Amino acid sequence: MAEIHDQFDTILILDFGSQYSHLITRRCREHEVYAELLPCTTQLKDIKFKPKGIILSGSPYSVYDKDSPHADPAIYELGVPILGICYGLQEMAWQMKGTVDKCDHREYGFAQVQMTQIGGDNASVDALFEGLGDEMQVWMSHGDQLSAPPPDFHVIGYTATAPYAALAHNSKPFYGIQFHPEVTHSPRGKEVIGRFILNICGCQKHWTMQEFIGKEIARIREICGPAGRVIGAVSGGVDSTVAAKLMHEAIGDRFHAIMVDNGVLRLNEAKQVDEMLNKDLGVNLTVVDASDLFLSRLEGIEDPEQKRKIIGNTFINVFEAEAAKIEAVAAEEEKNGAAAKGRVEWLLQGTLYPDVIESISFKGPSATIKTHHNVGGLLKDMKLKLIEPLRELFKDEVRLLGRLLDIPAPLVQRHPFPGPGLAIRILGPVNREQVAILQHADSIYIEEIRKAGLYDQIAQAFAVLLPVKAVGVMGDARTYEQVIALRAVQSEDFMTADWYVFPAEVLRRISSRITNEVAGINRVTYDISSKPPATVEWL
Ligand SMILES: Nc1ncnc2c1ncn2[C@@H]1O[C@H](COP(=O)(O)OP(=O)(O)OP(=O)(O)O)[C@@H](O)[C@H]1O
Ligand SMILES: O=c1[nH]c(=O)c2[nH+]cn([C@@H]3O[C@H](COP(=O)(O)O)[C@@H](O)[C@H]3O)c2[nH]1
Ligand SMILES: NC(=O)CC[C@H](N)C(=O)O
Ligand SMILES: [Mg+2]
Repeated sequence: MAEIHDQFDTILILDFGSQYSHLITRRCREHEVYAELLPCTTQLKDIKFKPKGIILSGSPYSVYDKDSPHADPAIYELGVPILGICYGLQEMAWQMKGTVDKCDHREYGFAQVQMTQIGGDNASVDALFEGLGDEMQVWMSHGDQLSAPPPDFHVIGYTATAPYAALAHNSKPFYGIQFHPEVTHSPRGKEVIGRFILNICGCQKHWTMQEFIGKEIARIREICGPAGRVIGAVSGGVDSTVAAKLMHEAIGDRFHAIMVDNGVLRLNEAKQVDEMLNKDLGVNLTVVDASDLFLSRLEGIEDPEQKRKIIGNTFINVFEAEAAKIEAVAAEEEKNGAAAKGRVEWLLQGTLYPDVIESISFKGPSATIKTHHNVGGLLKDMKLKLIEPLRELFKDEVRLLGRLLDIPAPLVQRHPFPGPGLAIRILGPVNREQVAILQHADSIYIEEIRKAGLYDQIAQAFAVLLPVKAVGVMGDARTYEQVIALRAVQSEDFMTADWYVFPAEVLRRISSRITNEVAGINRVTYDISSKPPATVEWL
């Protein structure tokens, strides 16, 4: 079966635990070259593909510490170019008998690299820096540096305090740089990465979503065979919608989408998703109204983790029951011989690349802050095999894919919405009345954000219903009602986030509409917490 590595030239990035490792992957892909991140402990013999080049990432460790991570020395025998970045440079130097020490002048922040002219009369800079001039502003973050380069390497760049800021091997395509080309603070860093992967490794610029669609559809068809059926949970969010549309393009009605109305969706959401998927996108979708079941199980529950677990488990129950129904119909059809479509063998999951990166981190799983629920991921003992067409993609690649698949722009740009829905935005017990209040306030908030033309500048915005009451005055009478908190954040990847600064008049309009139009609310507040220390959702 065609694997992604047979179809696209691949750059292998070995992750030594830097905060920026995923950015190296991103930058390669921005050059339309497929790049994959694997833990630094990966042994070459366990990798089934041959990369066109290898990049060693930075790391919080020091190479000379006794428990620091090291690359499989076999990489230097593979015959492909290697670029070490920061710790990656130190690692390459250390493995090849150079010396690395703690330095007197730690560098955190901007630095100027001088690129050295090499080659005597026909002086020119190294291929890694070709066309970038003889000086470059870069961003550094290191406390160690090379005190002696390994034999057979020469200097191609230095700074005021780091004489070995960039090295190249005399005869092999091995390079190391002390600075971080992957961060935007190194303005020409992306070009440096381009020189390495395009000119030095010779990668073809094939990684475009246009190419990906065709190849992925062919791959899905091959996996499913002529009759296999696939089911998948869709929420109307970006990821599951794009995955569903791709499945539909590949196998048509043999893909069955299931949306669960859990009673804690946004205003009119189930209806809108139904129309969009069934009518506009032609995807075979069943909406299951399980709101009574969910709300009855949530009755009286205030604890956030308990809410999340109840919803996650109930999702599984509902989803499995629906899958069994589809399976029974398929079996019946098969028995009758009429248009036998085959058994339901596969489960679609909208896993994205950041989820994959998180799960393969060599540092082990990070602390559980919240139990994020993801329907497919919880179906452990279903006999279904997983199909994950978005597994290699970052969110903005998914959005681009969505646009190419003709999914309407407002949907593709939609803010994420968590699986446990409004249940984790109602801070007290969840019931139909509380859901209705929050749905109404949230829809006004989002409507006004759209009207003000701000929706696409904000990564995520939503309203939260607080379980406290405050005193107010309306029409000269005393009120004693609940409080709505508004949240809007800007974020790259939701690991960190900052609160969004609204123009005052937009907040004023939103506040006045919510208190006027939503019965039960007499006060609106705006959340000015960043993540960390807060999280994006309140529960
Ligand atoms: N109400 C729902 N009905 C069916 N499946 C759901 C529902 N809510 C969530 N899911 C499933 O859980 C998965 C994870 O949800 P998640 O919010 O991360 O992704 P998404 O909804 O597809 O996209 P986005 O992150 O843009 O909201 C979804 O892809 C979908 O498979
Ligand atoms: O599918 C999901 N299931 C969940 O259980 C869940 N909890 C939080 N989120 C979303 O994750 C991002 C980060 O949120 P937090 O800072 O609150 O963890 C934000 O985008 C949140 O909306 C979830 N998404
Ligand atoms: N960013 C890095 O890779 C740092 C490498 C090493 N920990 C140092 O301090 O020099
Ligand atoms: Mg969602």
